[in-house]
This record gives sequence, structure tokens and C-alpha cells, in this order.
Amino acid sequence: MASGAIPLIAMFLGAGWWALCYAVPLPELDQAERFLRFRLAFPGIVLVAPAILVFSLEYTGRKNQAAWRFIALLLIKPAILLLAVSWAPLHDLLFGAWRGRPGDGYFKGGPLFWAHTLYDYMLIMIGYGLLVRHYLRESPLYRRPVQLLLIGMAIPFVFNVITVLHVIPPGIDITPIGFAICSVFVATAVFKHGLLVPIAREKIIEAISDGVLVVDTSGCIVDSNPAAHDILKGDARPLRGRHLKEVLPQWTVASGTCDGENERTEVFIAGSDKYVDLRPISLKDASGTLKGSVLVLRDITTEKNTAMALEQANQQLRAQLFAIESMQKLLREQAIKDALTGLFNRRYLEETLQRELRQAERTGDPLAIVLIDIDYFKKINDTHGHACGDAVLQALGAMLLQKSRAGDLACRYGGEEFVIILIGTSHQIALQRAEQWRAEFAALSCSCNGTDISATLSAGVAVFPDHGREEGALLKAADDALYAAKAAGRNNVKSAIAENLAA
Ligand SMILES: Nc1nc2c(ncn2[C@@H]2O[C@H](COP(=O)(O)OP(=O)(O)OP(=O)(O)O)[C@@H](O)[C@H]2O)c(=O)[nH]1
Repeated sequence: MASGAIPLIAMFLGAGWWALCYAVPLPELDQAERFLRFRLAFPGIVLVAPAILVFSLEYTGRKNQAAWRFIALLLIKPAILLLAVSWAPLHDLLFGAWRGRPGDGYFKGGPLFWAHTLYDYMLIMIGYGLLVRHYLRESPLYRRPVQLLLIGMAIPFVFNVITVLHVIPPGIDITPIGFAICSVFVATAVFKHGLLVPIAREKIIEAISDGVLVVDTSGCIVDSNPAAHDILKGDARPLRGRHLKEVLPQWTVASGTCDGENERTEVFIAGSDKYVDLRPISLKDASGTLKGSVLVLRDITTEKNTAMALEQANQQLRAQLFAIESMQKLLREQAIKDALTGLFNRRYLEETLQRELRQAERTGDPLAIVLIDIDYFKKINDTHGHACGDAVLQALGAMLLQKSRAGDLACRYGGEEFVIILIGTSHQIALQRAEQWRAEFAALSCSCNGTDISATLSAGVAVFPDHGREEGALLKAADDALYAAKAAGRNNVKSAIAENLAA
């Protein structure tokens, strides 16, 4: 059974019994019958005030205070009163003297009656005070049923005061009428506004680990649960009454405008060092008018920290992978490149030439090779030193790289010899390009130790398939042509064909 339901039933049972005892019109009763009715009403009368207090305690979330021991204490006074009602020697103490004519009068009320009345008023005032306090603290959205309760319960109280103080003619008790009106208010609170549902919801909201903030349309916080305080605990001040902009400045969506299925946002609460998943839910009344919003704050710090640690580990792995790949690339390049000139090395040349010759055989495209040798290179070394010889080799390598086209493969064959594979290049074009390189290198001046060094080169050109179908034969033909170029005085380009023709 929901909190507050049993004492509420007890209150109406008491009030109902009270009303029943007054149901018979008074003027038709003689004094003895009237006294009997009065006494019979007491079991109902004494039940009402304790029931109101227990209901107020339970309804305002103090069920633990309304324990059976406390209820037993509350029932001591009704027990004493019922003893006084049923035991004739105590009647004077309770009812006092009879006033008026024997058939038409009323009891003045003895000291016990007034003590009982004041005691019950005190219980009712405490219960009422708890309800007023609850009303003031309650979110405006849940205030309506409490409001109905407060109005409803005030009516029989006021009616009883009017009766007891004889504001109306003595002998008439209008309190039961007050309870009848009260029942209408309580029924409306129960059936229309779900009197007990908000209590259940409040319990859930109090207990859940997600923070809940209720915000009005102006962005002012009207309610919050303990979890919200915990999540936002960087600030010890109460949340209620403060503006959302002050409490959650990180959240930029204007609270009053959040509507429908609003977007979730992730915010960091610096004060409590927490990451929060913030989900706004709009609150609308039956006509669809926006009344405010509920913000649900879910603490996602653990998930977030795990995700960040994973991301960090991923980044480190990516960096390590990149370093490994760079190293592999470097190793691959070192394996196929000549360190001094940056051109491909002899090993790569041999592998590639073989592969490209097979390809040329399949496609029928031409393939030319140019074998280059620097003239009198020993003399350069001897005159300017080995380092300057290296600089000249680097200058030639750089020039060949710069003049390379797509399909050219410039390689250092060894010492001061270079081979350029010209894929898909005809004999004629290969001769022209070798001639260009010769002329450009001859015009080049390489600066070393403050001295400008000039050198020339000789080149031999051979073409697949005219001068050889295999790698060795083609290189041999190019070497022969180079030999011829050297023999012709150096700084010269000779073709294997031209050489053969000459021969
Ligand atoms: N600086 C330097 N010299 C090298 C390198 N590799 C080979 N040499 C030198 O290149 C020279 C080649 O000399 P030779 O084969 O006699 O030919 P050459 O002096 O160029 O004469 P011709 O080719 O007939 O014009 C040798 O002195 C080698 O020591 C190198 O990596 N750096």
C-alpha cells in the first residue's frame, strides 16, 4: 500500500463514524439519547487527529518517524478518552455540566474534554505544518495535490473550532460536514492529480544515481535530487533557486528553449572533476505549453576516463606504428639506394632491368639504357681530394635525378659509373637525352673547398632488342659504346648501333 494511504483511510473512517453518530436529527432526541450519541461518536473523534499526523508524516517522506511505537504512543490519549467515555465516574471530567433545558441543551465540556481538544489541535497543527513545509519545498509541478490537501484538511478543522467555541448555536456539531467537503478535495487530489504518485516518483528520484534538476522556463532551478548535489558538489550551496547558467555555465543551451527530444551533451564539471552526460527533457502541460525542463545528469567519468586511456594508448600505438613504418621505409630505401648520390644502387638496377626487359618483351615497347662514366675522375680525386671527388659524383647524381622523367630509373652502377634505364624510350630519343646530359654536365661547375671543379662525362647508349635481349648483353653493348666514346676523346656520346655501323 502506498505511503499515507492507511492513515488517510483511518482518518475518513473516524470522520465517517463521527458523521454517522450525528446523522439522526437532534431535536427528536431526548437528553439521554443525545448523550449516548455523543459518547458513541468519540471512537471516531479520537481517531481523526492521530490519523492526520501519521498521514502527514508518511506523505512528507517521514515514514520511519511514523513507526508502530510512535503510533502506539499516539493511541494512548484516545484510549484514556474512550475509558472516560465508557466509565460513568469520569463523565463529569470529560463532558462537564449540562446546560439548557433537559430536552434541549448541551454539555459544557469538562477539563478532560478541553485537554483532549487542545491536544488534538496540536497534533493537527503539527501535521498541517509538515504539509505546508512540504508544499513550499515541493517542485511547482507537484504542488497542486498538496494544495488540495491543505485546503481540504483546513475545512473540518475550522468547522470544529467554530463548533467548539459555540460560534454557532451550541449543540450543533458541523465538523462532519467539514469532513464531507474535505473528502471532495482529497478525492480530487487522489484521482485527478495522483496524490501518491508524486511521492513514489520522488522516492525514485531521491534514490537514483543520476542527477535530476527541474528547471522552470526562465532557467531557474526549482528542484534537484541528492545525486545532482553529489555530481555538482564542487559548489556546496543549495541548488534550488539558483540559475542554471550559474550552476552549469558549460551547458550553453538556454534551458527554457529546450524542447522535444533534445540533444545530449557531454560537459565537464570542474568542481567535482566529473564528466557528465547531460540530457534535457522538456516538460509540457496538457495543452502543450512548455513549463520547464528536467535535466538528467549521468556521471560518465569512469567510461570517459577508460575511453581517454584507450585513446591515449591508441595514439601511442599509432606513433609507434608510424615510427616502425618510417624505419621500414628507410631500411627499404637503404637497401635499394646509393647512400652518396641518392640514386638506386646496382642491386636494384639488376633486379629492375631484368624485370623491365621481360615487360618490354611482352609489350614490344622499346627500352634503352645509357651507361655514363665521368672522364678523368682519378685526376679529380688526385688533384682536389677524395671528398671533392664525392662532391662531383653527388653533383652528377643530382643532375640526373633532376632531369629524370616518368619511366626513367637512374642508378649508380659503381665507382664513377652510372646507368639510366629509359623505359619505353626509343633509340633516337635515348641518344638525344644522353647528349643533353653530357652537355649539361660539361657546363656544370661544382664548388669544393673554395675551388670550382668542372668535369665531363662519356656515355654509351644501347637499346632492347637491337643490341641485346638479355641484361648482360645489353650492358655489354652499352659498355662497348662507352669505350668507344672514351676512345673518341671523351666528353662524348656513342650508340651501340652507331658503333656497330662504324665497325
Ligand atoms: N671520390 C671517389 N672516388 C671514387 C669512388 N669510387 C671510385 N673512385 C675512384 O674513381 C677512379 C676511377 O679511375 P679510373 O677507372 O682510372 O678512370 P678515370 O680516371 O675516370 O679515367 P677514364 O674513365 O678513363 O676517363 C679511381 O681513382 C677510384 O678510386 C668514390 O666513391 N668516390
